[in-house]
Amino acid sequence: MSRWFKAATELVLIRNSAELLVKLIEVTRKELALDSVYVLKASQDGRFFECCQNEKKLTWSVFDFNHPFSHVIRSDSSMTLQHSELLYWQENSEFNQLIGTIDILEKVTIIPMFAENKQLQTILVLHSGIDQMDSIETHQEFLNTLSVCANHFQLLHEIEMKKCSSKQLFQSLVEVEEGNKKNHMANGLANTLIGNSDVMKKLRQQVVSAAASHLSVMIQGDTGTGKELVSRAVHDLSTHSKAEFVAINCAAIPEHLLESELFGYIKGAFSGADKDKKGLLADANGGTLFLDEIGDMPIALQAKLLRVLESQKYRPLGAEKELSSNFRLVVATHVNLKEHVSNGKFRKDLYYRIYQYPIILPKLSDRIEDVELLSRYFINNYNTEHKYTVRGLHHKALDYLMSYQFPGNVRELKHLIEYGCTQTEDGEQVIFSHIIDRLDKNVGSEGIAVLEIGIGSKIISDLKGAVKEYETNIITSRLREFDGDRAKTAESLGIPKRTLADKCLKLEIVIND
Ligand SMILES: Nc1ncnc2c1ncn2[C@@H]1O[C@H](COP(=O)(O)OP(=O)(O)OP(=O)(O)O)[C@@H](O)[C@H]1O
Repeated sequence: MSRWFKAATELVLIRNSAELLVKLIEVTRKELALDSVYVLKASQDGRFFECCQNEKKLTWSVFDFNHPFSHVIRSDSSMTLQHSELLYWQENSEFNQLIGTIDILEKVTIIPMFAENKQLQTILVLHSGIDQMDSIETHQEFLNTLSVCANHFQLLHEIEMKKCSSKQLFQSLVEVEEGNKKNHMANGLANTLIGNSDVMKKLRQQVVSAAASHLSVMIQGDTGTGKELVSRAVHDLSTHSKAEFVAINCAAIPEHLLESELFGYIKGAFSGADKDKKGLLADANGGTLFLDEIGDMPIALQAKLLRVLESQKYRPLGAEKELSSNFRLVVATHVNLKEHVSNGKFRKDLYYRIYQYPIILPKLSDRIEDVELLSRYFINNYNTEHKYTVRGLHHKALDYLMSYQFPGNVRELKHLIEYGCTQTEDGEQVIFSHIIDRLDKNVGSEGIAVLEIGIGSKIISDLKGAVKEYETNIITSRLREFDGDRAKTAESLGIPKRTLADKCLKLEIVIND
């Protein structure tokens, strides 16, 4: 069997296009005793030829005629370059980098390797002394082997491209499915994390992606903006959801009790410890530990928490043996923890350990368009809980709420709506006068006037009606303040009892004495 025939047989047994080219380089170099052999491969889009044999990848555009390869491609035939031509083409820096320094007695031959279908996927570049390179272009056995190799490369390349596109297709399907799953989860969250504003939509996406990650989540937001609600959602959507969600408010527990609550203790650990007590770290094993108001955690305890987070190990008070707990940490704060770090109230190392997936909750005033949906949600909840049928919120009351500057507090809105529901007859709507009464209590008596006139005036289009409503509100609220005592109400408003009675009749105010 001839050497070249044997080489061709070996080449066609290879099942990977990259390995095939490596083998071709090796065989050619050995059989022709050449200094260097390079293979240039067409890029996927066919606009470039590239060679990865040097330290860095070298590329040549097929449309650029400042290198010899484009000429070879255009002419469909081999090209041999002698010393003077090589000097000329070395102006092309990539070509220069490929060939390196050249001697006067050296030659370079460039052979396009066409497959049978005339496709050109590879170019062979041979570089050596003129003696070795002599008559290479007419070496029939070698050229036959190249042709076999070009066909085989074409076949392998096509198979690989098909595999690659089915892999890409599969990958995109997986991505689409994951995206759909995430969207589906975020949409599901819309039933509990209420709001259709852009910030709320973004928030729900963040919750879904935070839940899918295994990072510690830090929720920042004003009080009553839904920090606990969000932390629960992170737990419910995470892989920890089958285990416990354990919440503790670090600000609500006295410093000396917080450690024993978290770590637990054994009988006799301190006076009053008359039996072993499991801590919350143990309860949270496999689940989620939610530390609300983490900024209020004493600094000594912060160091202990950090150790638990890093080693998953902790020691209950008075115990000799360490226990372990593997939980997902979610923390919340309404203060700027970074500032606490700067003024030494919070450990920097712990801060960076827990600041892995920050979620910032918007103030209600930044998503005022959500007030309607939230109000409807709270009324529905009230109806379900109290088996009542409040018919919703009167549009004037809603307008008022939307123009009233809430201090960023959903809880306040919830309580206000619930109060409004308690003041409403079954089957009726919550009206303005039901809720204004509650708002009045949050400001001083002079403030009432400022609030009602200042903010209410923005939405007044019927002055007579507004004055009537204004008067109704004042009288209703005052009557409630005095438990329906008309004499006291009239006196406090500086009007005769008879005038009050007339007004109540005219304004249809019914409050029982
Ligand atoms: N987007 C929301 N959709 C529905 N209800 C909400 C939303 N945000 C907050 N709430 C409700 O508002 C109340 C306060 O929420 P939550 O306790 O989660 O707030 P918080 O930020 O943790 O408050 P705090 O800082 O006082 O601990 C809860 O009754 C909660 O259900």
